[in-house]
Amino acid sequence: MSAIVKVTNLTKSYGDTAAVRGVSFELEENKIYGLLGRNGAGKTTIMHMLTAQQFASGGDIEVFGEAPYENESVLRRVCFIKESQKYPPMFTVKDVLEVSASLHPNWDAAYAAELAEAFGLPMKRKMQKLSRGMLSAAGVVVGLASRAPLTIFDEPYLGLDAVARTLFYDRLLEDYAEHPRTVILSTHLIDEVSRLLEHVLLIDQGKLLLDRDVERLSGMAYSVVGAAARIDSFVSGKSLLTRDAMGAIASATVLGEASPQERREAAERGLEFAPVSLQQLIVHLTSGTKDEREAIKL
Ligand SMILES: Nc1ncnc2c1ncn2[C@@H]1O[C@H](COP(=O)(O)OP(=O)(O)OP(=O)(O)O)[C@@H](O)[C@H]1O
Repeated sequence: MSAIVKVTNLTKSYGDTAAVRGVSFELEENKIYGLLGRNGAGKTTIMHMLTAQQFASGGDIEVFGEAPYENESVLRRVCFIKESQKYPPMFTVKDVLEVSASLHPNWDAAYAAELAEAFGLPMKRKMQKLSRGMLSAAGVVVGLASRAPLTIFDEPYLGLDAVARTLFYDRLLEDYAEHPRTVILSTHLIDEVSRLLEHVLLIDQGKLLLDRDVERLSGMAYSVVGAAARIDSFVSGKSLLTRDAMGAIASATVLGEASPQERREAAERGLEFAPVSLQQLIVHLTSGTKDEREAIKL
């Protein structure tokens, strides 16, 4: 597998705000990435630098082996869909699709028309007159039909109803199977997209906290539920992410994988194991105080 994006020690400051702090990662060809993190973590800033819409304060970015800034041959292979996209006032949906066709060499006009129909987009309507969900749908159609080798969706779902979001996820998976490319999905709806993601990049306070294939995440943490006193003695000395109690029953989420012996011990105490979903894992890793988060050793 070859890397199509290499980011090394990337930093970005806005005045006193260090938005991105020494981030390094590589993106492989033909993989779906989740770029996750809390509000203000630095995700959009990273996507803007990858797509040459902002300069880095430090570090290096290579996209398809070259620096992306003012680099037409790189940027033609990139499609960046963001919620705040502005369109010229007179543009209709049809105009947007036509301009997008001219920007993206892999554009599939028949597929774009089919998607526009599926999302109920009125082709002749001005972008300014679209509802919020329709605007999001237009972005999704452009992102999918571009078939750009690097396609980036920054919170593409805002305004989309649950049916339209499911349509987006299904179409993305279907089309990706036939036309593999590298996709970055930045989203807060982690449970919804977890079936799509192959790899997770978790940004926390401007730093890269986690860079891991999804299949290697399932063993990262587990939850145990049972009598509070027994839970406390079971988790003593373990790396605890959270502990919650309701009356005499407590649940705890522990970082790491439970050994067979630990599982036996838990069973002897009447404790039950529960898997930790990707969303729960991300929430556990990025909630808590700054010191607590920095104390987590992955
Ligand atoms: N143009 C700007 N000027 C000053 N500060 C900025 C600017 N853009 C972003 N920031 C700050 O940089 C930090 C990272 O912001 P960024 O938009 O990258 O976060 P994010 O992870 O995309 O958040 P969200 O999930 O809320 O969209 C925040 O503290 C934000 O306030």
